[in-house]
Amino acid sequence: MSTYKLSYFNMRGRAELARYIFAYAGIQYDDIRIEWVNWPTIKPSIPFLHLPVMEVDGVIIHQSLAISRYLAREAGLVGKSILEQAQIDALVDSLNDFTTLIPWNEKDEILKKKLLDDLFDNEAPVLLQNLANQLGNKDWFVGDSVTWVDFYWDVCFTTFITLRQDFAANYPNLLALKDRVEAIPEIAEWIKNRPQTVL
Ligand SMILES: CCC(=O)N1CCc2c(cnn2-c2cccc(F)c2)C1
Repeated sequence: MSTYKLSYFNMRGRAELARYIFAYAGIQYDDIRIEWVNWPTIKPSIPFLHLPVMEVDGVIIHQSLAISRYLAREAGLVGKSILEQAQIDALVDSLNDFTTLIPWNEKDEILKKKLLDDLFDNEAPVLLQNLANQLGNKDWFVGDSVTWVDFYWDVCFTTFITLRQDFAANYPNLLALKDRVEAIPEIAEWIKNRPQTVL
């Protein structure tokens, strides 16, 4: 049995997708949450200087999507063919592209609001319409069972709705997918018990 340690800050952020997969698969892991005050001391020891990192049997994996893809493969959440894997990866990358446009670290609150308004007024509708088109009237984005991109949609929605209160309000199939993911017993249990953080 492998041993897993997941290190990130005390927030959902880029580690939450991995946490969903751990919960769904019932895999025990050490959910290490680094205090910001300790980060400067720890940072030099972290490969590529960014969190999250996952240690599996002593091997350190960096990059949140590489971590999540590894766990999704372990958990049987990567679809049933290499074509489905590519479809999943493309949707994950599109969601991730949007997260990288968010000015997470902007200190000027007026500028941050302007940037966020522009993002959610202009970029978000393009992303949402394309996601809604891909989902259509199916239960899951890819194939006939849940995959890790469905989890990522819920992870992203949970944070984006804190930034724009009506996020995805005009896309009932995407809202239904969020509810479907959060109704999975293992995911529901994690959401109920996880540390409550803003992001
Ligand atoms: C150290 C903090 C950091 O790198 N941030 C960038 C990414 C991020 C932050 C908060 N949520 N979040 C994120 C990521 C991916 C999906 C998503 F929905 C949300 C803050």
